[in-house]
Amino acid sequence: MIVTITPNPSLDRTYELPTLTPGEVNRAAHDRLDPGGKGVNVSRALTAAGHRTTAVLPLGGLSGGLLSDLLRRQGIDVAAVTIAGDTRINVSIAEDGGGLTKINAVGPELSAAESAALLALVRDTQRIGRGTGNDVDWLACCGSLPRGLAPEWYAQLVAQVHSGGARIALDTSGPALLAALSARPDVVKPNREELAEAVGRQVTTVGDAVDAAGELRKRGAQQVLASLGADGMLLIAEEGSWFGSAPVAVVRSDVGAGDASLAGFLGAGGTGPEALAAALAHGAAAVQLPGSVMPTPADLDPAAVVVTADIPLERPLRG
Ligand SMILES: O=P(O)(O)OC[C@@]1(O)O[C@H](CO)[C@@H](O)[C@@H]1O
Repeated sequence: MIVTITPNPSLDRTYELPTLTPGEVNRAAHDRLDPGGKGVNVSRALTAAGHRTTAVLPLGGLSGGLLSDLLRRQGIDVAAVTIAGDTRINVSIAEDGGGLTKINAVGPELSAAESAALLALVRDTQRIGRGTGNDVDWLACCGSLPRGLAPEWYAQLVAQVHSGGARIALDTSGPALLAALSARPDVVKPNREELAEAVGRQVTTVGDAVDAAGELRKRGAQQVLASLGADGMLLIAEEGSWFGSAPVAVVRSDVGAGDASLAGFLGAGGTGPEALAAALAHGAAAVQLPGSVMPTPADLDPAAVVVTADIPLERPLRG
């Protein structure tokens, strides 16, 4: 089974409207509330695809209670540390035609005891599964670190999870990503901006992304699954390198699309071109759904996915 950990989860409130007019009262045509946070979304997508998963997370306040209820209603197994602070609420404003404005709250500050309790809960979840048919194959740790957790927190987690015998997928950015690389995560999943930030130079072509991913591998990442938005995804690993794309006619909301991709990748084994194709199919399906709704197998169109080892290095990236 696949365990996810989201140290800074959220309730995601989405407002859909034709056009956002800043500085005025805008009235939404539709609104929705989804459980959020990157690891939470990975668990939602895995559950939608019929995989066993547990979402480990800190929860606090009324918002934390609501997040827990929403997850249980969606049939997601939750293992939570109760914290003193309030779980954050993030807001997305989705305009017709694909424009998206997102405001992510900073979230609660975790105490040293709460931070240690979270690491202990991951260890227990991994230990309890062992030998019961629920062995943890992968642990996906995703999203920003809340205040109170040092940038090295993910590095500590990678070492702990490896010593318990599971593989680890890491989707984070900035100092937390850089600090975790030397602990040799099995896969990291940066987007184009995160790749550029990590290597300290611009990424304007597919070839630039390949070079940046190669640098992350040199610094310790075993595989790099890089999402390049509408241009596709790259998988750079010891066994080989592949590029893939999955064209989408109309983007409705790309919130959580990267999380859906990671779920597709891990659900398909977490290595090789078939897993990359599954990641692309999940990401393409997710952007066509409202808010951060995660795709079910019926939403996927695997025939639209193209994966090749012949990487178009010179191709410029859009946007
Ligand atoms: O602030 P972070 O942790 O970087 O990102 C949080 C978040 O934007 O990521 C998910 C989409 O990937 C949303 O559910 C959530 O609101």
